Amino acid sequence: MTNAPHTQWTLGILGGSGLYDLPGLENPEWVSISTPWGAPSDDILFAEIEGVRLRFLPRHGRGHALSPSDVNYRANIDALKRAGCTDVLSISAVGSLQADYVPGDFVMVDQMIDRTFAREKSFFGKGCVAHVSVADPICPRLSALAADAADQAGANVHRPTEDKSLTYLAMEGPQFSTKAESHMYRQWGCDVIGMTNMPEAKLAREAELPYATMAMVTDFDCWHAGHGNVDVASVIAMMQKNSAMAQKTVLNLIKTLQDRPRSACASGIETNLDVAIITPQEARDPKRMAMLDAVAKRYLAQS
Ligand SMILES: CSC[C@H]1O[C@H](OP(=O)(O)O)[C@H](O)[C@@H]1O
Ligand SMILES: Nc1ncnc2[nH]cnc12
Repeated sequence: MTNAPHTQWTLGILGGSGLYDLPGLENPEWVSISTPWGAPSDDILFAEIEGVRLRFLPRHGRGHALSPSDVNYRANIDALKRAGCTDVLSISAVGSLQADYVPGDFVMVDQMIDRTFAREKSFFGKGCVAHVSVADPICPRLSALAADAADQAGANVHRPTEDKSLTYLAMEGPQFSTKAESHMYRQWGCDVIGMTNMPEAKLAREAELPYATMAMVTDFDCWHAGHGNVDVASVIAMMQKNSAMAQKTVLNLIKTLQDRPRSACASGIETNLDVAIITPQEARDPKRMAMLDAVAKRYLAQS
């Protein structure tokens, strides 16, 4: 039975800059969860909406005290897994790298480039080595459902197509980009830029959690001659303007989930460790394996 898919949705939400709470939920309770990887960014808000379970974690903490490099991404993903999440949606502020995506728009990215360099990027390592595929880092099902929910909320939503991926460039920060960098990312074909969704998406894949990003455009970074360079005040002002839309999107998404029993993700995300772990059982370090008790729970239960 360990490979049976979850038949009930428990939606995890990682709230980014400007999104530190979700009002209007049933039975809300902030719950502290500890992990073998250290402390997550904050307690997790457990709640329900019409029977669908929701788990909300503000990525930078409620007081936004954690910079993108200080967020403990491993602890956050592990804690969401321990909280029973079946799927994780990131709601993030991003700069637009293309004229077509303007502040206020929602961009459902399907590709990512990871330029971060000062973060722990894997649950695996000495004592248990794994190489998961992140060829397609985003769960297409969750992304499509979130896009529809955002549409219904009245947002201007951009979706990837067969011919055109939408790419999120993850930079280390905390400083914003130079103009030369911003122009280079545009030449690379990137669509939006942020500082947090990598290694988050990679870690979600290792934890066998379908993950999607709803990127909310707040600025034009610093490449656009007709717009000023990004600053925190403009990002937060735009997120505040859009937070009602984000909240409505979450409510719509929950209502959609309520109407459809959950089945396994067609992309195989939920069983991807079966083809990723290379260290044979006899060579595994018991200490490392104990730390993987939540992340690799399904895998370990069958081996
Ligand atoms: C406050 S501007 C830069 C900040 O905003 C984005 O955060 P998040 O992805 O958590 O919404 C960006 O990645 C930076 O962390
Ligand atoms: N221009 C930008 N660069 C990096 N992260 C961002 N978050 C919001 N806008 C951003």
